[in-house]
Amino acid sequence: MSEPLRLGIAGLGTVGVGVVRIIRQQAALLEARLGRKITISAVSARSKDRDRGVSLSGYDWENDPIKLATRDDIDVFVELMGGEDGPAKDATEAALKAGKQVVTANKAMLAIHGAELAELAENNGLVLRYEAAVAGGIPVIKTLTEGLAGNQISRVMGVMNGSCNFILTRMENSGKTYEEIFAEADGLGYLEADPQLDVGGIDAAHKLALLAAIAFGTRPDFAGIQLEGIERVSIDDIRAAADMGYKIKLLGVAQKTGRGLEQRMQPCLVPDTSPLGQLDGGTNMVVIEGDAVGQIVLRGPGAGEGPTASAVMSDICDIARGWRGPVFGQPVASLQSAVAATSQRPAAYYLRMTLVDKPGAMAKIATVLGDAGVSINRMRQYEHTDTNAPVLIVTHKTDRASLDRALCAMGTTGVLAAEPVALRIEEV
Ligand SMILES: NC(=O)C1=CN([C@@H]2O[C@H](COP(=O)(O)OP(=O)(O)OC[C@H]3O[C@@H](n4cnc5c(N)ncnc54)[C@H](O)[C@@H]3O)[C@@H](O)[C@H]2O)C=CC1
Ligand SMILES: N[C@@H](CC=O)C(=O)O
Ligand code: NA
Repeated sequence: MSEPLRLGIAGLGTVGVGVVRIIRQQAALLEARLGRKITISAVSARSKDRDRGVSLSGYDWENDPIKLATRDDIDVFVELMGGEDGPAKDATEAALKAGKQVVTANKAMLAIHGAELAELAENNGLVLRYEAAVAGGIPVIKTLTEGLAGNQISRVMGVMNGSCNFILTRMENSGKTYEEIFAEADGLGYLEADPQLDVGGIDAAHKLALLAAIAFGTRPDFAGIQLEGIERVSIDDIRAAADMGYKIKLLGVAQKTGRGLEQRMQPCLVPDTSPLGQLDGGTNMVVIEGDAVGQIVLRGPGAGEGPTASAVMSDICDIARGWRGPVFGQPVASLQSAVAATSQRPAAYYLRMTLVDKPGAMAKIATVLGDAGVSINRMRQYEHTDTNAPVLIVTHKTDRASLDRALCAMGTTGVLAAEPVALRIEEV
């Protein structure tokens, strides 16, 4: 039997408590599988006395996570505090400098500082693991770095923020507004302490930056992501999209184009019969396309105590077994700097317009679309009693620049009663 693997855990919130619980409850199973014990030497959190519903007996307490990270009696520093900078980053750096392996669930820290932390780890012959950071319990980092290591990846996309997917599906099912369902999600404790991280798409974009780095061999480039949250998705659009056979999702897409790396996190339409279209509630889904494997779809819980702790444990188990791979699937020194590129791929678009109901209004809209080279695929005008006519158009595939020209020209027609809404329809 090998020596025990000794952990120092910083952060005893939802995820930290889950990890402690698994280590205590599954000690025999883990020892049988790994051929060695997993032990906890010390823990750290803001409050020592809080009742967390799990015993911490037998573990030393450290108020300072940096002290914890550098203790002689730990082999692995497990960072579960969160935050892009501050104690999480300081303690992670201190651990790596002190020769400790690191496991973290912190997507914010890695999306911004991942490359420099990976350099520190790899230059010291250490690993930095983060399965929990992307899509929680779904083993997507392992899938990309190991399971698909022989594939040229063409596209990675997915729904990676459960709170946004909950809000969008609940709006559709209840017919309530964004503001009403946001308040409901907040009341249920589904949103981050700073809800903007969820609804602004930032949390999901952190995750996309990490997946894109692995898939395309580039340094994580959060700043290069074209980012739009769900705050402007209206119940009118959710209803209209449903009527045309689509769902609106906060969808992350990363793919290589001739000009660089395209990374988008924005509300998109997907067919309601597709796996992404059928993803309801707080569940996550990641779709990966590789040249050899084709398309694979991973679906599962992206958050919560059990799923997230399950992912952290997978990293700890790998380290216990002696796994020593590079942080982003290839040595960090060989990663290219990402060149941010906008989408080169033509797409169909959904347009929702409110037209002044007068003769020739529709003809003017059709003319500006035609003049910009945008072709109409489907069109629907609803019966109405007031002076404005609600109109939906689904275009044939077009490039965004042509669509923007058409939208700009529409503004000068004098037949728009409100700003038109244009959303990309993603091919899935
Ligand atoms: N909760 C979830 O479902 C998921 C969380 N994550 C990530 O896991 C990490 C932890 O998240 P949660 O457990 O939800 O957070 P939490 O807010 O429930 O717990 C954070 C813990 O860190 C401790 N902490 C914070 N600052 C500290 C400091 N300066 N010194 C010592 N302790 C400090 C707090 O006292 C608390 O025990 C974050 O990076 C988060 O983004 C990732 C996937 C899902
Ligand atoms: N806020 C996140 C939780 C974990 O990453 C989400 O809603 O998915
Ligand atoms: Na994961």
